[in-house]
Amino acid sequence: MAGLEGSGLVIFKGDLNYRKLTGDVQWPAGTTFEEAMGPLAGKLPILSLRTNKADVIAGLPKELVEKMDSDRETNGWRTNGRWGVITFIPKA
Ligand SMILES: O=P(O)(O)OC[C@@]1(O)O[C@H](CO)[C@@H](O)[C@@H]1O
Repeated sequence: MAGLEGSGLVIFKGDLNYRKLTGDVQWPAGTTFEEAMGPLAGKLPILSLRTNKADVIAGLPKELVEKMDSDRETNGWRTNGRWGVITFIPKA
């Protein structure tokens, strides 16, 4: 993080970086991105661009995650690379 403190925007690209940002944990549906990030949340303005390739997901409404997990049409949405998430966490 050294050297990034004054940044206007820090962009994280990719599934692996998303997993690093969120601890690579299978969070309960409805977990906020800030909760998943832990102490880094609010320290920098962060934009995360990610194509979903792993089970970990955070920052989406609980109802949406549960619907995506259970609907046949979205089967595999967490891992099949056909869905993505864009997340912005401002500096506090
Ligand atoms: O975001 P991208 O470029 O599609 O995926 C980045 C990546 O490092 O994340 C995955 C591991 O989580 C790898 O399969 C893949 O190479």
